[in-house]
Amino acid sequence: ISYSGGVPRVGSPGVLGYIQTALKWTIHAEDVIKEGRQQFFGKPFVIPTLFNEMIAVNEDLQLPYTMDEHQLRNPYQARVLRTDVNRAIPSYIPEILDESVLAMNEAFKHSGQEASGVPVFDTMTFLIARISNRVILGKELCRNENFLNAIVRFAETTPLMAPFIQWSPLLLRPLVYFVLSNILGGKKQPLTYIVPYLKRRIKEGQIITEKSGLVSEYLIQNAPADESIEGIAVRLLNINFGSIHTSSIFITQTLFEIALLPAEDIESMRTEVKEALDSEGGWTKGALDKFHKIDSALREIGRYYGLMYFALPRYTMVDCDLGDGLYVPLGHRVAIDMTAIHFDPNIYPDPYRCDVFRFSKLREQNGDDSAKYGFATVDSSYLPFGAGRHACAGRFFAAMELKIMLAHILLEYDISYPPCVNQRPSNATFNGAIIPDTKARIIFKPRGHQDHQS
Ligand code: HEM
Repeated sequence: ISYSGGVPRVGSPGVLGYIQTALKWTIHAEDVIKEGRQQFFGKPFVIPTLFNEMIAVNEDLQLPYTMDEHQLRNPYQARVLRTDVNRAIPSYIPEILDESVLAMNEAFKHSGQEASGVPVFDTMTFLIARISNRVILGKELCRNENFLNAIVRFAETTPLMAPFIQWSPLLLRPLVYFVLSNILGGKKQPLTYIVPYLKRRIKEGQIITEKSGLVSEYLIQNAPADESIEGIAVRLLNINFGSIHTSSIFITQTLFEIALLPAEDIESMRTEVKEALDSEGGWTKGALDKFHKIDSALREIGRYYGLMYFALPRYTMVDCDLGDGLYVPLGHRVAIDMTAIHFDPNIYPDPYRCDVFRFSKLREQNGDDSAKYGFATVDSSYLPFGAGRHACAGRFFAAMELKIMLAHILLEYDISYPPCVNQRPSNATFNGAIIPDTKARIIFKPRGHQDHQS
């Protein structure tokens, strides 16, 4: 069972073996990867799949249908995130904090009194959609519940529709998208909010926004001359798609871990936040940079749980000679076994322990205050944000937002699992993706004081 180029396939031979391993991959990806590692001793191997992997590469998402064709030719939204938006991050901090305070007040209003708590994943998904859009599209849309429902539904259903479109003959694909999006919800609904909003904002070539420097404003300013308002709106959908589930999975997994920490560890995180805010005079970029423990927790969640069991799906653009008699022919998909790196004891001692303070302790031990151990730092041993030229364009934005949300939660709420729960909720896996328990609940009990809010 080897493919062109001689790269062997994991699992039993034959068609039945293929189907059996592909099914196993769909629900127990980790086992298939372990089997491959044992069978081939660290050499490359092929994983059979029923669907294509669900990571946000253009083809897997069937972008021409689920979003639109034109942004494939010039994906300038990624460039805008890497330049203007990254530079504007310090200016987003007050808005992200303000929206976090308001949105969490509403979301956790009754959580303290109810022994059952709130469903973490769904709550975090809506919070992320609202809080991010405060600086992507502005206050008006981020507080519009119908818009938030539409954008979350879009983010949820796009990866579900894509495989069905991909399996259909080329001619039928528009029809398949039309039918599925009418049932599940596609781009149409969120666009009915974004397009009129942008039209109102762009008057005679001038952009009028409630606050200068919104992500949408940078997208308008940087648009090529022939870009339509609808085109810009779809790029904003793309940015929302890229940010909503990634960030909500990360914050959910982090809360699952933090809720298990002993009281003194929680207190040490709070103290660090308070000291950073005091020494930096409030919620500034400088203060956020000093939240080493929260930052460490996020980085450890990325190492331990990540989003996928593998990283960096890429297509070979030329035949690649692997130097040992194997080669990967042009046009084949390759991916790096991320878990083999993230659980390598030579890189991460005691790798099977999820230690939320792993990286803050390293900072302390090595007296190194640089970004080396920072959540958003990408290197060859840390791959949750991908790597190289296409590494996540929004990771500094995500780090800023998640740190503010977690610091606010720590300062203002006591978090705990409902009394009947005595262990961390387990993850589900689907097609190589790692998904936190979507039903798990946590109680957010207000701590009853409001310091550090200005
Ligand atoms: C914890 C949160 C996030 C995680 C774990 C994450 C993860 C990733 C990964 C794995 C990639 C593919 C990288 C590669 O192929 O090398 C990616 C790409 C991308 N992400 Fe994120 N992401 C997050 C948040 C965000 C946010 C908040 C935004 C937007 C504001 C965003 C926008 C993008 C864009 C535009 C790309 C495509 C970059 C390109 O192709 O050049 N992401 N992200």
